[in-house]
Amino acid sequence: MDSSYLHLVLPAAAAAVVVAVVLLLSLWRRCQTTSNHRPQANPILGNLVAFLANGHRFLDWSTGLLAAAPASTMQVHGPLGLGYCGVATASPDAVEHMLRASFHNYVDKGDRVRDAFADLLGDGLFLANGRLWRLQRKLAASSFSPRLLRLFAGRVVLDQLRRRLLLFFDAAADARRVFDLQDVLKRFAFDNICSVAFGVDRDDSSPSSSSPSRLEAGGDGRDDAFFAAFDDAIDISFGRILHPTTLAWKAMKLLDVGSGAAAPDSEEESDLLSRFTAAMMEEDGGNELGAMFDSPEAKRRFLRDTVKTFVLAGKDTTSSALTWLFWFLAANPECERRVYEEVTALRGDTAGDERDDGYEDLKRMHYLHAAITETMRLYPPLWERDCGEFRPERWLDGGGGGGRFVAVDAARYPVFHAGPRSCLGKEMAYVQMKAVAAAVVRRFSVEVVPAAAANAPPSPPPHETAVTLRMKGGLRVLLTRRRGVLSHA
Ligand code: HEM
Repeated sequence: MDSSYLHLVLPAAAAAVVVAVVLLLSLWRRCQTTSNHRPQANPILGNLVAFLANGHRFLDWSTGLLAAAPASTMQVHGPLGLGYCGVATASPDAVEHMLRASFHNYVDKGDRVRDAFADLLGDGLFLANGRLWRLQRKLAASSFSPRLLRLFAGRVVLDQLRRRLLLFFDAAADARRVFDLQDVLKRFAFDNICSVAFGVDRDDSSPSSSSPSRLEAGGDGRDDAFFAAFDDAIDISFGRILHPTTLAWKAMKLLDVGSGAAAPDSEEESDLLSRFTAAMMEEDGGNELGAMFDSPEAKRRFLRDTVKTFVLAGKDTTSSALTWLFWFLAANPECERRVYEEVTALRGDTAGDERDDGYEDLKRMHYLHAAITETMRLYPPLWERDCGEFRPERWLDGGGGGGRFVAVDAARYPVFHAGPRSCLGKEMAYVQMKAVAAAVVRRFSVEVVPAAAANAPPSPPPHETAVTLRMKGGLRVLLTRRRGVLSHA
């Protein structure tokens, strides 16, 4: 190498070494002096290495870290400060502070979440901040009144149970056919949300749609295409949040690959959305919210965001929770027996039609309410004594036999979030989950047929690291009609 070149390179290399050492030292000092707990944080790579090693078991891993952290709270860092930098907590005091007491400081969805989900959810309720959020929240809240909840229970859930879900379950039981319960429940929940949020009865939307087989993959190509597109879009958006740095997925977005790929659109999606859009444009054009969008195209885009927001809210949330519930009931026959006794005490033990006033019965099902609540406590796990155990009785007053359900403060059970930004659909979700669980348990015993021996009860099956905690690979079940129960058809 010629000496003039060395003359240039050596000082530059020395300067680079000095800069690197100073950077290292300052990062190291930051790590040492911070008063917050940082799990296994490397001064340069942050939590990246541990995250990559544990990404496949994210929930268990993060739960273990939080359990070990002082005050159940820790800082999380991406590499070189480029990636995620935030606080994770399982402390009710911290949750209370962030979601209620000092809500105004935390109400806005941060850039990291907004950037990741903007392609999919745009200006919809989940991502909106400030006045746009307040106006939407107010408008949407009016759809969740107690009167509409009662209508939802009777006209939507019980009606669609009778016309679709129970017919499908009957046919599967008669044929002794194993099917994926999670997938069927997802399709049922989607039909429910289309009825309640968009006024669309999917039975009327295509000639094949009233067949019970539509509730299974391959039953209706339009549904399959829509779910594939929507689920891809969610996974891509969520994948962006998990990226150690936003730079990485933004670069991938430029190249249209991996989590950077554009969220896909499908014709089926636009059919559904355009109907809702057209209706909304006629009715809502002049109100305060409408005035925030200055062109017909902007209004149309916003209404599409709204529909996608509600599909996201309704499709996988309740179906994932119900899937875990059925797994827990199969793994805990005594709990299943108690649900069965409670439901049949209220509705009799032979399968007649679900009654139209079923809403009142659902409210009286305290043990079932506790079992669903306990399922969602464990996935994700929230702190309690014996927190790893499935014990619905912990939610009942008197600790067990025949007690009433007693809710705890949302800061201790933030499954539906807490404070002004809490879930609008909580009551609706319980109505739907209880109606489905009661109808199924009353008629059928549910046997889990694990794809792998390792997933047979009592070992919990693996879950996906996704927006909602879906069971990985679904839940294969075989239904057997209970003695004395007639076919629903
Ligand atoms: C098991 C079922 C469900 C669970 C566990 C659940 C949980 C949650 C959580 C944790 C949030 C806060 C999200 C965030 O801000 O980051 C939320 C928000 C929301 N949920 Fe749910 N949800 C469920 C079902 C539903 C259903 C069925 C609907 C509607 C039909 C719904 C509508 C909403 C809406 C509109 C928001 C946004 C509230 C806002 O930002 O002001 N949810 N939900």
